[in-house]
Amino acid sequence: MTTETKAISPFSAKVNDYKQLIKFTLNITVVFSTILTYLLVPGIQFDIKMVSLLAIGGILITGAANAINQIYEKDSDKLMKRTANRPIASGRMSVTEGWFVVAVSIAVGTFILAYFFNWSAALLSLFSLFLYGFVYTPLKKVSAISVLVGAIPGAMPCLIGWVAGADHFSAGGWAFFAIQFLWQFPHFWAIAWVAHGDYTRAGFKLLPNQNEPTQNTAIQAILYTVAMIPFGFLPFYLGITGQMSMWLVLAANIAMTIQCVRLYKEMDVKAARRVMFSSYIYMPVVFLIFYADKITF
Ligand code: HEM
Ligand SMILES: CC(C)=CCC/C(C)=C/CC/C(C)=C/COP(=O)(O)OP(=O)(O)O
Repeated sequence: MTTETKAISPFSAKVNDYKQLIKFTLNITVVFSTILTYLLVPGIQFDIKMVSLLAIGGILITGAANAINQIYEKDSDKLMKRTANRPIASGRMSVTEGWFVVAVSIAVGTFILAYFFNWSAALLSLFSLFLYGFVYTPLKKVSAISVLVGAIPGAMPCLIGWVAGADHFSAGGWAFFAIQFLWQFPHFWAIAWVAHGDYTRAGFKLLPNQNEPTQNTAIQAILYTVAMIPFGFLPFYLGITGQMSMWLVLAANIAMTIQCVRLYKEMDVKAARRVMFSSYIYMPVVFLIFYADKITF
């Protein structure tokens, strides 16, 4: 029996490279949190034009941030199975083309956010891009503190969405920022646990405790998931949502905590993978619960 390799056209190959350059799936989830926090602002109604503009602006700026990250990490990305096939690391795309994409995306993305929303949202996005591309990215090789630094631009999309809708910084935006900020620690440590071999090979220092997955890593993950619990109550107490979402989000937080406790007890890759997948599901589900409650209560 012969193994057939499906031929793909140069156009599809290019589209695939661009999808990888902007880290498409991660990008969409990040922008999803921006759109949902925008829609959670009291008084904001779903308007397809505004939501599409926010999505395009968000995808462009987040894409630029991810492209900067891949330009800087082209040599270390080559060393990890997970990232070796990225377009710049593999040599399919030049660094010049990468920077060109970054420049155009920043220009168009900033224009969209500033013109159709406000300068606060646009400047916050540029600040997040700077923190992610030029501070977190080089820090990854220096110290595990990088995860704390990376969690700031990681949570900023919530504040950007809120400010885009409300035109000012207020408690609601900070509440969603806090939830997403805390969520990233179990999310990322689970990934770093699963891909520990890859990360060590590439010289990244991303796990606490001498960069080895230990019971202390699991304890810290438990502490962050427990800390998320009170923040899940805030949207109700701030009058953004009804009470139903508060209980449902509490259930989601307990489910995440249980997975982290299992990681502490079992201390293996299988348990880390469960935390990783729970984190993938948690974020969209929790935002949809808050939004569904806002439009029905
Ligand atoms: C300190 C912050 C963060 C770090 C260090 C981090 C790290 C990572 C890494 C390394 C992966 C790749 C896993 C793999 O290849 O199997 C990943 C995947 C993912 N992350 Fe994060 N992340 C962070 C924040 C976020 C944020 C803010 C979101 C969304 C709101 C997010 C959503 C996702 C999703 C959906 C995936 C799976 C899809 C994919 O692999 O592209 N992450 N994360
Ligand atoms: C608005 C704006 C620009 C916000 C920034 C949004 C953003 C890109 C969030 C992701 C946060 C993060 C630290 C991801 C991990 O990257 P990594 O470098 O550890 O992942 P990798 O190993 O797959 O490259």
